[in-house]
Amino acid sequence: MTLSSIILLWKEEVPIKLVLLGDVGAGKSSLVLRFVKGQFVEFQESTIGAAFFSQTLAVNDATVKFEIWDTAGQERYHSLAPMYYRGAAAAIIVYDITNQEAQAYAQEHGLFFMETSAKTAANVNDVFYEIAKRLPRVQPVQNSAGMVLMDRPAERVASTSCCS
Ligand SMILES: Nc1nc2c(ncn2[C@@H]2O[C@H](COP(=O)(O)OP(=O)(O)OP(=O)(O)O)[C@@H](O)[C@H]2O)c(=O)[nH]1
Repeated sequence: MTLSSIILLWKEEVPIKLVLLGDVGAGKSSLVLRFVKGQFVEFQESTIGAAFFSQTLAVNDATVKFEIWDTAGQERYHSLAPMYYRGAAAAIIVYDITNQEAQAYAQEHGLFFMETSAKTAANVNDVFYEIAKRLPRVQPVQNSAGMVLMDRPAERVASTSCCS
């Protein structure tokens, strides 16, 4: 066995906690199932409590590991939501596309907006990719020329005076 055959390239996975929030039946589970398993079902069961999924994605030079919490939209589970969005790097607010006001709301609040379809898979991978790209930990390393040291103003040498 040659040395080169036993050298393994090890790349660190960047974990990203992401939460899906939105009304009951908005399509949260369908979006994540399309992303993670490539599946879509017409009659998706309503989520009870929350469900966890993970999926990796290559972004820039990094491998991002999404740790996804799919929350339940039913009113009775609303009090649980903070448990899932606490410490999350990003949240996807899922809404029914027939709700025309959502894009204007996103623009008004400076939020990233993208239309997706779990049914046709349109923009599903893209939305996760775009989120990962925007996170500081996944930004490409800047080609910096090094650290610039600022000159400090010369400290005045204390003069000793004596003997008036
Ligand atoms: N046409 C179409 N239907 C969708 C899409 N996404 C979800 N649906 C349908 O909408 C219904 C509800 O979707 P879910 O993914 O269960 O919604 P949810 O937000 O997870 O619902 P809760 O778990 O109850 O909060 C399902 O029957 C899906 O088939 C989509 O992109 N296009």
